[in-house]
Amino acid sequence: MAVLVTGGAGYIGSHMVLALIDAGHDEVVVLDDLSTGFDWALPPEVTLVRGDVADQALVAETIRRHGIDALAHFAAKIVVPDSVSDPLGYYLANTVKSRALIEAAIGAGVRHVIFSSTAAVYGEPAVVPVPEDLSPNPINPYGRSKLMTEWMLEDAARAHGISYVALRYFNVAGADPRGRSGQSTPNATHLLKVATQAALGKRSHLEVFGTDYPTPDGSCLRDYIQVSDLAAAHLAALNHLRGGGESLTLNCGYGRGYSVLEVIDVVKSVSGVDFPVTLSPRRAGDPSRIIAGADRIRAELGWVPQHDDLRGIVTQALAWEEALGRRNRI
Ligand SMILES: NC(=O)c1ccc[n+]([C@@H]2O[C@H](COP(=O)([O-])OP(=O)(O)OC[C@H]3O[C@@H](n4cnc5c(N)ncnc54)[C@H](O)[C@@H]3O)[C@@H](O)[C@H]2O)c1
Ligand SMILES: O=c1ccn([C@@H]2O[C@H](COP(=O)(O)OP(=O)(O)O[C@H]3O[C@H](CO)[C@@H](O)[C@H](O)[C@H]3O)[C@@H](O)[C@H]2O)c(=O)[nH]1
Repeated sequence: MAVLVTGGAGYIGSHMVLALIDAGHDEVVVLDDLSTGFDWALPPEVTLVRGDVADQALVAETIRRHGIDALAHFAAKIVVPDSVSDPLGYYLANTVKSRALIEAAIGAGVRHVIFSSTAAVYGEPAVVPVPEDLSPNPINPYGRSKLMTEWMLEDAARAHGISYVALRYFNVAGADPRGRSGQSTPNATHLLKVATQAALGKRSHLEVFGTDYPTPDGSCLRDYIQVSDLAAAHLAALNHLRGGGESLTLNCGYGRGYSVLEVIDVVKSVSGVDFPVTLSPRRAGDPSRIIAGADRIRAELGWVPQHDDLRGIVTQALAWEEALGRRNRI
């Protein structure tokens, strides 16, 4: 039995690939168009098929050739403010292409799907930490594009007798503790990436988008989950599905929020660099606070996080950013 990882050359997908290899899965196939991913992020034993997830002939051929029973679907466009300026591009990438992929995968015999969903499906939740059974109410096209794919998957699974786990990631951060992968996207917009780059002098400063939110210090609250912990959740989901477990929708977070200003303080403290910070207006599409209700995934999958420590996450992110610089990569 083999696993197909779409978007496996990207930030989170490459950590899933490492987790599969570390756990002894000997056949891992990645489907990636390398639009934001990197072939060098993959270990040599992994098969990379370069192409688009919506290429149904390629998907079917890949699944049949490698005897794939399980699909982990990471490939997507992921930047919330970009989804506000380019909604149709996001619906195409995250909804329309996912539909094509799911259809081809089921047709070619895939039995299990793990889907990269997002906390953005909750929008601006009335309660935090937010439980999975709160009605989703996304406030940006990115969250809507992902919610539609959750719904497609749910309906298709029921109709075609497959099982799935939709994992709603909160804010993913950090790097492989062994230094094999990390967030490598050039011009990345994620807070921790920008902050580590500012600390290392790769950016002149960091802008705080909004200090007038209804939060304790006025900046947005997010729940930062370490990327290898997240990959481990996927492995647990895979075992659950292959063991005959039912379809699930689960939050992936630690259940604790940090404000943008708190994150900046931790990066300054760990790096020892007091980089310049400017206060700017709110960014389009940002909810003020989003924190995971984190109990269900532990109960359903027995997932126990190993890296729930913001200083440790920042230390990993800084080490990866330095390594990228040494390799002249970014
Ligand atoms: N980074 C986060 O904080 C976060 C939070 C919630 C959910 N997610 C979800 O996790 C998933 C992975 O995100 P990431 O941060 O690793 O992003 P990423 O951009 O690093 O990875 C995406 C990968 O998918 C590939 N890809 C994109 N479109 C493709 C297509 N049409 N066909 C084939 N390959 C394609 C890219 O080349 C890249 O390797 C996404 O689905 C994203 O929505 C991320
Ligand atoms: O230079 C920066 C970058 C970010 N922020 C703020 O930091 C917070 C976090 O932003 P960012 O790191 O860009 O992540 P989100 O917009 O919260 O989105 C991430 O987290 C979501 C889940 O919560 C995922 O769905 C998305 O894919 C992923 O990009 C937000 O308040 C931003 O306004 C800044 O103030 N300055």
